[in-house]
Amino acid sequence: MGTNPQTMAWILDEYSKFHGYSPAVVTGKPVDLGGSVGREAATGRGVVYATEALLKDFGKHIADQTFVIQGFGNVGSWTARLLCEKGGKVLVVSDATGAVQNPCGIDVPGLIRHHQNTGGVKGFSGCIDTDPNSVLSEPCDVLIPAAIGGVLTRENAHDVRAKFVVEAANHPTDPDADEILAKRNIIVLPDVYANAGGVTVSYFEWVQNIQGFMWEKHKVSTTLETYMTNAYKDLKEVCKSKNCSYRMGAFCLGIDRVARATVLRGWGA
Ligand SMILES: NC(=O)C1=CN([C@@H]2O[C@H](COP(=O)(O)OP(=O)(O)OC[C@H]3O[C@@H](n4cnc5c(N)ncnc54)[C@H](O)[C@@H]3O)[C@@H](O)[C@H]2O)C=CC1
Ligand SMILES: O=C(O)CCC(=O)C(=O)O
Repeated sequence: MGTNPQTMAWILDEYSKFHGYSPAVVTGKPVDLGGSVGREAATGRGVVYATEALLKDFGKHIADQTFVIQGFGNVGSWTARLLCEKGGKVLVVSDATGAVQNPCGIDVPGLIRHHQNTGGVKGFSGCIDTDPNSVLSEPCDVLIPAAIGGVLTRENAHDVRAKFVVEAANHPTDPDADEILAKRNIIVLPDVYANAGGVTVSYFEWVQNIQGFMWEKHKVSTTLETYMTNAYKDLKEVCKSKNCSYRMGAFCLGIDRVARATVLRGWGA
C-alpha cells in the first residue's frame, strides 16, 4: 500500500548497484525495467476471478450482483473496473478522500478519470457524495474492503448488510468480526486467497526474470485465471471435508502443503 512500480524500480536500482543487475530481486517493477505486463491489474483481476468462482458456486453471476468497494487505489480501482466490465453494478466506492454513491451503478471508467484528475473519488459528478463511515454497512450483495487492515471489527460487523465479504485488502476483518459474520451467515472469502492474484503474478514476474523471457498479456491473464479457479476448487474441497469456513480451509490447505513438504524432506517425527 502506498507504493507503485516507481518504488520497485528504486529498490531494483539500489540492490543492483551493490550486486549487479538483478531484476528478479523485486517484483511489481515497471514493464520497461523487467516488470510483468498485467502485474498492475493482477490483484484486482484475481479478486474478480475469486469472486466469480465464489458466486458461481452459489448459483450467481457478477452481472446480477451489486458491489460496495472500500479503497480506490491499485486494488480497489482495478477490481471496480473489471467487475463493471463483467456487468456488475458498483453502488458505492470510498477512499481516504471520501465516498461516492450511485444506486443505478457507478460509471467506473468516469470515476477513474476523476480520480486521475483530482487524486480521489470525492466530488465525482456522476455520483452523490456519501458518508465514508457508513460504507461497510451499505446494503449490497458483495462487500469488498480493498483499503487498509482491521476495518471490520466487533463494533461494526453487526451492521454489515452484504451476503458476501471478499477480502481484497490484507486482514480487513479482525477475529471478533470474523466470528460475528460467520454467526450471521455472511460468507467471507479470506485475503490469503482472494487477493493472491498480486503475489501470483509477482511469481510470474520472477519466473520471467530468471528465464529472461517475457510473457504476453493474454498468457499472464489466462494463467492467473487458471491458478485462481483451481485454488478455489482446492479450497472448497477442504472446506467441505472439514466443514469449516473459507478462512479455516485456506489455512488448513496451506499448512498441510508445508507439512507434507517438510515430512518429505525427512523432518517428520
Ligand atoms: N497492490 C497489490 O498488489 C496488493 C495489495 N494488497 C492489499 O490491498 C490493499 C490496498 O492496496 P493498494 O490498492 O495496492 O494500495 P493503494 O495505496 O494503491 O490504495 C489504497 C487505497 O485505500 C484508500 N484508503 C486509505 N485509507 C483509507 C480509509 N481509512 N478508508 C477508505 N479508504 C482508505 C486510499 O485512499 C487508496 O484509495 C492493502 O491492504 C494491501 O496490503 C494485497 C495484495 C496485493
Ligand atoms: O507482489 C507481491 O509479491 C505481494 C503483493 C501482496 O500480496 C501485498 O501487497 O500484500
